[in-house]
Amino acid sequence: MPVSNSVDREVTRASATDGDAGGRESTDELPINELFYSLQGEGTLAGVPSVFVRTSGCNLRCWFCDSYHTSWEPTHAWLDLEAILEEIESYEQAEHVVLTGGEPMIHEGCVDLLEALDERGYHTTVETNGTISRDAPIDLASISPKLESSTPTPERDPRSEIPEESRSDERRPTGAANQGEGEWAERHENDRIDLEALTDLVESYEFQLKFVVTDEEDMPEILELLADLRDAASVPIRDDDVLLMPEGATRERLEETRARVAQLAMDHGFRYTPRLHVDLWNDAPET
Ligand SMILES: C[S@@+](CC[C@H](N)C(=O)[O-])C[C@H]1O[C@@H](n2cnc3c(N)ncnc32)[C@H](O)[C@@H]1O
Ligand SMILES: Nc1nc2[nH]cc(C(=O)O)c2c(=O)[nH]1
Ligand code: SF4
Ligand SMILES: [Mg+2]
Repeated sequence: MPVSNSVDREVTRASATDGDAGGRESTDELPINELFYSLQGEGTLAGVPSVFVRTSGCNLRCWFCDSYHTSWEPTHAWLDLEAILEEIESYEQAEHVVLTGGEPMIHEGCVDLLEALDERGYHTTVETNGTISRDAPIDLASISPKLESSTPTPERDPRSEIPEESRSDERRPTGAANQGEGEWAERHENDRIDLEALTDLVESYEFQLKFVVTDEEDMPEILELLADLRDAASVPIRDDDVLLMPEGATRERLEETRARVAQLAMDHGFRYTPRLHVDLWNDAPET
């Protein structure tokens, strides 16, 4: 269900600088960017048929975000719980639901949704940047803490993947000058790691730590964060709870990063995770 095609629902394009999804927050509605059936493409459950619920709005602004329309330019329809559940249940063969975004944990309403899914017997994965922890029935917390290399700077523009000649102002609407020119650098940099939230997540849920990696310059920060988290948490964090995922929203980009990242996983004794959906469907929406 691409919400941008729906005619009977209110579709909102929130301000590009909003940390949330546009200031209309109630717990029985969520801003939904897309809802679709696919194969889990990342992590320990890669290959498992799953319904994906993608909320809109994020408290961070990774320059490489592959879900631009939930972060830099949040777009969504407000759906109530009943409508979301009905849509999920229409995929009768699915036993797994992946709640993602944007950052799903910024929305209080995600707790009610996870409770309703739990009551219906679904396995739930939450894809989160690890800056917010909530008490909810989550079967797998798929935590992707953001490294310094995610921070948007004038040199790392979210649109850098788009060739200059085909960039349109369409993707950079009002307040456009606020995007990708480094204005988010400080806020993103300040907020991207919250050791308390990370500790709470790993202590409360089955988890995987899934780092987006480009090259070996990312490794010292990963090792340092792991040491801090191992000190802070009362549960073990094993090397095979740690996954390195190549940065790349397209097949072309993954071609550049995947072999290097696979080698880094072998060198450090961490897992490697593919991006199966990108291999299969490139950067198509609803995949
Ligand atoms: C769009 S995010 C949404 C969930 C949450 N905000 C987060 O970042 O974990 C979903 C997953 O895609 C990853 N991701 C986003 N852009 C990526 C890229 N260009 N290459 C590789 N992984 C990416 C994130 O790290 C996260 O694991
Ligand atoms: N197929 C598929 N698998 C995924 N795993 C995590 C995703 C995400 O965007 O959170 C994702 C996604 O967008 N598509
Ligand atoms: S935290 Fe997740 S949704 Fe937010 S900008 Fe980064 S990758 Fe995108
Ligand atoms: Mg994705």
